[in-house]
Amino acid sequence: MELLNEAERADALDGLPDWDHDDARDAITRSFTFDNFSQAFAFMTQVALLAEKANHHPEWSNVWNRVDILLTTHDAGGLSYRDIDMAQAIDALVE
Ligand SMILES: C[C@H](O)[C@H](O)[C@H]1CNC2=NC(N)=NC(=O)C2=N1
Repeated sequence: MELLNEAERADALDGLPDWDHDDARDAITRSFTFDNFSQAFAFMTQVALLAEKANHHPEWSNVWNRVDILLTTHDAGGLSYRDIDMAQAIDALVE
């Protein structure tokens, strides 16, 4: 998968209003807050299974009920459609 160009990136981000673009990393980020740690970890478990299925893994951190996710394609050195597809799949878990 190759890097998104400017137009592709702008278009993809339009479809992901809850995600921010990290210019320095050419990545997308979103924070999730849950009622408690168990809910947060259950979400992380679901994301982990998606990541394994897609062979596309997040850079993420968890503090109690909060999960911060960053998506970028290491093999491409920036944003690819693998990140966009993963973000859409993650959004579907909480929508
Ligand atoms: C060898 C393995 O298939 C690759 O390293 C996969 C694993 N998961 C990955 N995850 C992400 N975010 N980017 C990658 O380029 C990537 N590559």
